[in-house]
Amino acid sequence: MIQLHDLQFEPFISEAEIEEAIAKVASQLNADYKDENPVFLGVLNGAFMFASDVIKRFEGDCEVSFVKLGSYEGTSTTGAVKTLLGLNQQLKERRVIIIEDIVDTGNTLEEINKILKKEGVADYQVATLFFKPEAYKKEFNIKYAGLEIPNKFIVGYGLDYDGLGRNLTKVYKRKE
Ligand SMILES: O=P(O)(O)OC[C@H]1O[C@H](OP(=O)(O)OP(=O)(O)O)[C@H](O)[C@@H]1O
Ligand SMILES: Nc1nc2[nH]cnc2c(=O)[nH]1
Repeated sequence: MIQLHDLQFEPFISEAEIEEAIAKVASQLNADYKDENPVFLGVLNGAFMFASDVIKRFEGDCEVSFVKLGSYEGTSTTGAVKTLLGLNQQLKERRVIIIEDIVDTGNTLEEINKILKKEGVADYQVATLFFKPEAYKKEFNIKYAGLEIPNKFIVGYGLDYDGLGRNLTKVYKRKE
């Protein structure tokens, strides 16, 4: 059990399970994009760790870029996604892979969809380490998902509770 601010969290996903999920997504991305020179577009802050680990395993040429969006306060979404740092690279006619730590309601993705449509990208897909199918309310297909998880609040491996927990190498869930 660990404590972050006022909440307790219990172990939920081990390092080995995380490794396996990363390897699965990396092998799918290698199969689909190895000769495509894609742009990996990481969504800060949460995706920094997954982006690093999955992109390291990519075997072709690629470029890496980041945007910073935020909508979570405490343990729930505010529903309003703020763009805190926008795109700083031309993506016209490029194949883009959005790199997310987690897809939950899909609100963040919807905001990125808007950004990418304006850019005139060739196409884009999402690669996320964690996916909550019960919470996801949008149409866009999540093509690459490392692990499907229940609708619980988690921390670790990039994910925070009010700023804490991003450095944890395992994933924990809120104690009920
Ligand atoms: O599908 P959604 O309900 O939109 O949730 C997913 C988003 O929530 C988290 O970001 P957050 O807003 O907590 O910002 P952070 O990455 O800086 O922690 C996570 O990194 C995803 O980007
Ligand atoms: N830390 C954290 N951020 C999230 N953003 C969307 N879902 C989650 C979650 O379960 N945990």
